[in-house]
Amino acid sequence: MASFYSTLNSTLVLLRPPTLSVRRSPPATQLTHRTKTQFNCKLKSDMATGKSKGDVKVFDSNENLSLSLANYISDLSKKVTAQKSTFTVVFSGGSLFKSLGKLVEQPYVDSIDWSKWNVFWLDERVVPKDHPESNYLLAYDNFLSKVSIPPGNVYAINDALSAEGAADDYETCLRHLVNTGTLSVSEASSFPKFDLMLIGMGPDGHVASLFPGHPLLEERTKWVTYIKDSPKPPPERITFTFPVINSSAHVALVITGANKAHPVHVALGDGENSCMLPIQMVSPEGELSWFLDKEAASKL
Ligand SMILES: O=C(O)[C@H](O)[C@@H](O)[C@H](O)[C@H](O)COP(=O)(O)O
Repeated sequence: MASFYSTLNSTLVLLRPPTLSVRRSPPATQLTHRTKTQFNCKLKSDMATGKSKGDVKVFDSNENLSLSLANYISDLSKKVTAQKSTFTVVFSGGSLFKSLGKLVEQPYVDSIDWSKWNVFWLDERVVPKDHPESNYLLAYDNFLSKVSIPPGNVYAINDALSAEGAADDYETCLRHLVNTGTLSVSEASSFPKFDLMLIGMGPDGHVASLFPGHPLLEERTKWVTYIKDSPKPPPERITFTFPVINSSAHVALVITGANKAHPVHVALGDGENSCMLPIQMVSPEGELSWFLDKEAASKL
């Protein structure tokens, strides 16, 4: 398992424009309790038919992927902030921040209205915020320290709490932001509806801290939950659940490196896996976009 978690540096150039259009998929079927394996295999047969592929872009240079992602985020920020006073953005950890490099450079850094941004974490490791494994620290060093988002709009984990306590605390915070109107709610699902989620994927097909075969894939009630046995270190994390991910207005999957080619092939092509991968369960009610480098797309 550990070998999954080494990252490949890729050299990234636009190969081709978007090729697939966005389709809506039906809501995930409510499932009763099953064993892990039965659950995931059942999900595969329930969900595969209506799976939305979204808008897929493939790049052969890191620079062009990063430029396209910066344009996409900047345009969306302008569009959303013209309509309402907040832009709610969710970050995962991992190599995503390498791909966000252009966003913190000119012309974006001075043209985006950062004062409207409200920043959240899709998942976070239960470590102090100054710990090298903290997703907050990763985001701070690579993004937050370079832009002028008001500190009060940055919603980091309470790192003084246990995993369970931190998940409850984060969900309470989200519920407060819904009540005060900072965060929207999906009319379809009643879960919070973030304007944009920027999501990476692990080589095993995990997203957030939702890992293949784990019972957390089954969570249908909580907004934020916790894991103490993450196969990717560190073991203790909090994570948004699939109902929250799939209530988003926009989801951008940012995936680079040859070690991601198999799950990308399974999710977007005719690749096979014995059971449903978490990446296949990403199916937002809003728009889904894929930003892939040529290595991650090499099996398509
Ligand atoms: O805290 C984490 O570990 C991340 O949030 C995790 O979900 C990450 O986004 C993926 O594992 C992809 O990471 P890489 O892009 O580094 O492979």
